[in-house]
Amino acid sequence: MTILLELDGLTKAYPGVVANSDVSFKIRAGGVHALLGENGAGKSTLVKTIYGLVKPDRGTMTLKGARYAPVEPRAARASGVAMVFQHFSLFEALSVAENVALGMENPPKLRDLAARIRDVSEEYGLPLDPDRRVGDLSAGERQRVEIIRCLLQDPSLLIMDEPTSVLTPQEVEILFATLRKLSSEGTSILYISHKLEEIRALCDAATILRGGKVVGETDPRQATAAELAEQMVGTKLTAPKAAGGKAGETVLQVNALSMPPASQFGTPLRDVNLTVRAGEVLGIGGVAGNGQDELLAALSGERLTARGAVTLNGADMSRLAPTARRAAGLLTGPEERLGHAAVPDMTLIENAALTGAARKGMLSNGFLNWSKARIFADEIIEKFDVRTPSAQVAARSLSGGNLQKFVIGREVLQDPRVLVVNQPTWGVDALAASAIRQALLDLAGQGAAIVVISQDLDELLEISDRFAALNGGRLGEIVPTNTLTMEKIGLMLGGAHDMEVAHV
Ligand SMILES: Nc1ncnc2c1ncn2[C@@H]1O[C@H](COP(=O)(O)OP(=O)(O)OP(=O)(O)O)[C@@H](O)[C@H]1O
Repeated sequence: MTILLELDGLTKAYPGVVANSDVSFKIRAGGVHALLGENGAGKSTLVKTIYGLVKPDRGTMTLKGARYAPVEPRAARASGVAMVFQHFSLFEALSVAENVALGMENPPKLRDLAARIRDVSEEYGLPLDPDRRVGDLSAGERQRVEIIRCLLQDPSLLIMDEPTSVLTPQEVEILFATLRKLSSEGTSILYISHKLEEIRALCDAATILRGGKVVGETDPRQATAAELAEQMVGTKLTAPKAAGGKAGETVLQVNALSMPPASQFGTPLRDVNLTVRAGEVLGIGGVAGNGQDELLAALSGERLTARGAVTLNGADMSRLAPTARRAAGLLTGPEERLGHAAVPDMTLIENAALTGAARKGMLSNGFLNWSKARIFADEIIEKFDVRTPSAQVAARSLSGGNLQKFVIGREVLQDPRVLVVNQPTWGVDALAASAIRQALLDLAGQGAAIVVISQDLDELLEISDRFAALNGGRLGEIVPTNTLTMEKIGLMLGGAHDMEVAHV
């Protein structure tokens, strides 16, 4: 067995937390190696160390038999280490090809690069137009830019941090085919995911981290998902339970909502109609880029719509700005947690005030009461088990899953009448994901109307009372979740509106 990379005693501390503590393991050449652990276990810190973004306090790395200590990502890339991040590091105003060029030491002419991007994207089944502006791409498409950027470097180690959370099941299959192909060509993959079934299907080795330490090494193909999860978190998992209350009167109504796209490449909303009653969870599924962001923007007030298109308890919200909608009880949590849901350089206290000021009574005479903001931030941290040394830290210092818990907790704890969330458990570990789903169900149990937009079908089936698919900006038929079969969902996601499943 040839070893590509050996980690020996890697340790990294941040103020108040030891993110990696004496971490040692080996990655086989051509191996697909999983890195498992709950939110904040230290996975991202470890891969950032391997990619030259974090300098370890102690410990060494050996790559292809030689001492390896990259001082920056450029050095890591020069040694054949590439990484696809959980948060994309792309410039929105630039095209796909320009973004890829920026990551290269000696970029070829843009036209030649565009041709190479087309080739690689076709070879690996990751369709992408090199001339499109990144700002107009969906999350799934942005990830393809990152993956193709890596593949152009011909890496010997490809690190992937939560690569499938923005992908549809079909896209996941394509990605796995790509990764298997790379592995058979001798490329090693270091793979971080909270989706344990995927790990079992893809990976041939796994290292489990808890509290920054290695707590286990296992062959994931030989373990059940439940065993892996229990090793990660040290406790047993339970499925969320609905309170089982009856749905009440209609709270949120969307009437013939049509909206032109925000940009040339966005998705227009076309005649979207829906109602959500008190105590009910409506699940909206669909492939990224089919109008999810636009629907959220129309509901949050970031985009204004025609009069009467969005009503809350019969009152027209359509022309109200986000703050006024929040004050009325219509709350939203967008998909992109860094930059959209939270401001990266602001503290958690400031971020808590950002959307919580009105409903949590933090404002008086136009001034913000910071001690109330701090109390609210602390409440979110406590109730949603956000792992952080304090509320004073910048949002960007939180691990991805912990920030997600924070932004969802911030909305849930404002006692919304309507809560609309997009991808609520993106990057969240199994235990925390079930806690977030439970919190949404509890909120419904207290009489709120909930809309969950998600690409995670299992999630939608688990928590929604009714389900509809968004396709090309059109919302299909809304059906009770308990009448759904996978076959029917497949048709709905494909945009087969009001169609019966063909019986042959
Ligand atoms: N730049 C930083 N400054 C301060 N603390 C940090 C920083 N980066 C990470 N941490 C802390 O180190 C710990 C490990 O975080 P890390 O991001 O490595 O976890 P993770 O396993 O990747 O989590 P997730 O699954 O949520 O992405 C966390 O407690 C986190 O808050």
